[in-house]
Amino acid sequence: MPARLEDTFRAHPQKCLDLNSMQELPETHAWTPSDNYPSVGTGSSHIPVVNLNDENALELIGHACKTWGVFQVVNHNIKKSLLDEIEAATNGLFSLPMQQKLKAARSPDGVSGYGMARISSFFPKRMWSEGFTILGSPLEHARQLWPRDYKIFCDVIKEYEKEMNNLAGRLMWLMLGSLGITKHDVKWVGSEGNNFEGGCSAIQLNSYPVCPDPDRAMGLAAHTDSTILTILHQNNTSGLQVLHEGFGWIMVHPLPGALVVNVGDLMHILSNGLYPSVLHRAIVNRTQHRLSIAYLYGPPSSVKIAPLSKLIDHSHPPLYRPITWSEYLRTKAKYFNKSLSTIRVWMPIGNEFIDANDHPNCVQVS
Ligand SMILES: O=C(O)CCC(=O)C(=O)O
Ligand SMILES: [Fe+2]
Repeated sequence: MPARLEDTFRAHPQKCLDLNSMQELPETHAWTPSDNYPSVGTGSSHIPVVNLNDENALELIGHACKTWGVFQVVNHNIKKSLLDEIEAATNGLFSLPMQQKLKAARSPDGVSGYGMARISSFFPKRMWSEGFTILGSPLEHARQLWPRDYKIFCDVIKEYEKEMNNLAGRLMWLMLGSLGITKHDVKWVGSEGNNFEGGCSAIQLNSYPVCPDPDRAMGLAAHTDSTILTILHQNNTSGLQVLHEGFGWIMVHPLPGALVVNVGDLMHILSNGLYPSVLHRAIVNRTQHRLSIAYLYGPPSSVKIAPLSKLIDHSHPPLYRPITWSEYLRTKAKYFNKSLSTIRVWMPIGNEFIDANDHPNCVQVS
């Protein structure tokens, strides 16, 4: 039996401070440059914006994925009313009293529910954020949060999930299509060709309360997503930053109606390293409460993900070994931002490739 995704994440102790009422930054939440990996200055440059109705959308997406690993999409066909509703539902959830939110706390061995960022255990300091993860039905937790009105939340989540699943499938094929990959080249897609049969996804709601000392705080520390791709809706408050080579951290400012799309680790593997899984983080501010809703899109958890054979030839050997999503999540829970290097097979050095086991930057897994 394939491992359930629930079994593959690590849980963290629920020691939730109520950040919404803090007048000062506690030492537990005060980051120094050395805690903040990688700590480089901010630069200014513009993240590509792709209009999905543009006849050149495929090429534009390919270029954005290759050079940035992230872009914003407009004309994506997700109704503004649905984006408003999910934002209102998210705001409603995080505005509940802490005691109420803790009724839906993520259990020690679970994934779903309320709690601090799951990546917290990899960092010495706490993050200035709260999260709520939805994997599967949110019904049980919603009932604990709103004993009478839980259905409103569940209905919005259901609709959002449906719409995001369609959009994510479409974006995945555009990303793969821009590499010359067609539905016939990918063995594990469903019979309908558009989405997977039994594909997995999760929704991550994030809240970043106003912060008394934002320069020393970190909303969500630098990480890559373990997904094929992630679609992010942010409220009208800036905070998401991506690391762009040669520029440093670049802010992905919210654009009205636009959604942020980023390449995840699994797309990086499928593309045989052509599309970078972008390192990103969220910073906080002194005056505006920031919310974000991430749709985390992945394949069926037991399918082997490997560099696509069409992208492999004598001069382009497979950079990664095949791995299922479940297995990758377990690797991520152990090695975090070094996970990709643990499954490296070949390492490009100039125009040559060397066995990854012989390279000092690769984590050796025995
Ligand atoms: O809040 C953001 O902008 C980033 C959220 C994020 O990276 C995540 O949930 O994985
Ligand atoms: Fe992320």
